[in-house]
Amino acid sequence: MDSIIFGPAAFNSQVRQCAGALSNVFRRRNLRVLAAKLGCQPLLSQFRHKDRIFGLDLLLESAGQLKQHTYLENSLKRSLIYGNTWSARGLGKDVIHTHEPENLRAVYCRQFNDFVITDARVKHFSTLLGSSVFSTNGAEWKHSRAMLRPAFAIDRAADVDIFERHVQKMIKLIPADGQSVVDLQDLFFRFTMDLGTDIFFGESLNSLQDDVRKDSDARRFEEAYEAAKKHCVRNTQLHPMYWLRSQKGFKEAVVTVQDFMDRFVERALDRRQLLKDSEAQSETFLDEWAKLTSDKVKLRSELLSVLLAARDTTAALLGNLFFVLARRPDVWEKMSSEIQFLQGERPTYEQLKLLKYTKWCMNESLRLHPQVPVHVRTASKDTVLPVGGGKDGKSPILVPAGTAVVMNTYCLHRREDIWGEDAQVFRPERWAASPLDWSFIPFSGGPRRCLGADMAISEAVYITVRLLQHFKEIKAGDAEAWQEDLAVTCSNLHGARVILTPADVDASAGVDSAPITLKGGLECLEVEYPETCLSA
Ligand code: HEM
Repeated sequence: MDSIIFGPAAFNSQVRQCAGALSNVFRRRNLRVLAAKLGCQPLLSQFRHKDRIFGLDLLLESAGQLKQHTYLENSLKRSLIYGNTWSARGLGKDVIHTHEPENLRAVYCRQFNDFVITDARVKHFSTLLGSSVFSTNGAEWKHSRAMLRPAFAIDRAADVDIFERHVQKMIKLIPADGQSVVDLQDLFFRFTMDLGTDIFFGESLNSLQDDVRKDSDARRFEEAYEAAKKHCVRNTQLHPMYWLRSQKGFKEAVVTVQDFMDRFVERALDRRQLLKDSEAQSETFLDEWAKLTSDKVKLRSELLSVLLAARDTTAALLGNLFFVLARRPDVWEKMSSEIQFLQGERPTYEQLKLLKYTKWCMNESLRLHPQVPVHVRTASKDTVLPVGGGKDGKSPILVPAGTAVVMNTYCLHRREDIWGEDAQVFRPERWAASPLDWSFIPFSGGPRRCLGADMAISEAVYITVRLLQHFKEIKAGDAEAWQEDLAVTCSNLHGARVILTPADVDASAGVDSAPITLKGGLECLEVEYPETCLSA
């Protein structure tokens, strides 16, 4: 017994404990010095925990809200109690919650190098995506971004032909009797999958044509992709306790997805030499990337990442917009009126940019229902955030290395002090005056800002125009309120169940269809989103 207390092992352990305690004392002292030097004040607004050490109460509460699809709604309520920046405990560590534009700007842009995406995201998304733009930090991420970017810079005017091909397939699936209910959100998810696969690797999955792809590999890929994605999301949300949930089928799903993608990568590599010899224009994103590397795993990883980033987000944007349109005939009418000059013809890429009111509607949808409503970053070194400290919350706050910063775009986009008393209302006209700054960040900002923002808006505007041209009226197909479904992206749990009346069918309960002239006419307004402050 004595030897256990006084032997060499016990001595070593006591030395280690003393060294640990001493280093903690030094660390706290250094942090105090840094805080004083940078004018930091304490973050006074703190979540009222029952479990003040581990913060399990808040974690369990949040997990319950995620399950009940009320997490965002409750985060808004919390923001009314705790303000725009507050702290909480999460598994024994401090977590900062903020929806202050200045703090978001610091994390995304001004102090970009002080923050990284979380270990949970890196670990769980890498299982499916490998090392890619979406699942890495630092030099690896920089390399991915540099490789992907040129493909996004190519003139995409010809994409409207591909948009049109898939829009036509989608319209065929919409009942034309002016009575049946159709879930447009489901069709938008299929549309963006077909369009994305067509544009990124040159072969559509044809998910809008079930008859064509019965028992096909494409269908097996899609099922495996959905299953694998779900595992990634749930594991990230539960991290580090993810092992509590069953991982059954995850590995098999990943193998199916990756095998399917490898075929396209191999084809692109075969085409590479042909494209080089003929100096022909690359047809797909993958062709463009294959010019830069022949690493098959890298190409597959980036391809999967872009598909993941592009597909659900754009589909959810469209689903949310049409959910609102079905309840707002006034907005539908104004949009219809704006596109009259096209006289039913399909718009060109340039004409899409003329649609000011339609773009305001996109913005308003992105504001109220952002597809990525919560972002988390971890401080990679001791740093500060510019606001949140002191009694008035206006002083900088200290953010020690390892602290998680939870940034809530949903709360930011609904702040009444920024958007006015009608912040919760869908009112496109507010965009005539609203500033495009760090108060509106549906595509994030800084060096990691969305690479596909322009493409997403063009695609969404195009399909909206074509639906407005084909249907003269839209009505809600159910009485549900919008409710969050938070996965990789946030969409409406109840979908967009609507009834559409074709332009050539007489609607029994029509709305007043007198054209409404927009104040200011149709002038070109290129809607821009907060740009990077560092070159990306
Ligand atoms: C409405 C549609 C879309 C929304 C709301 C959206 C939003 C976002 C957001 C918020 C991020 C940052 C995520 C983070 O920092 O963790 C992001 C990243 C990204 N998005 Fe999008 N996105 C959309 C469509 C697209 C499309 C169509 C593409 C591709 C064609 C795309 C490609 C990407 C890529 C590659 C990244 C990773 C950028 C990086 O980490 O450097 N997105 N997107």
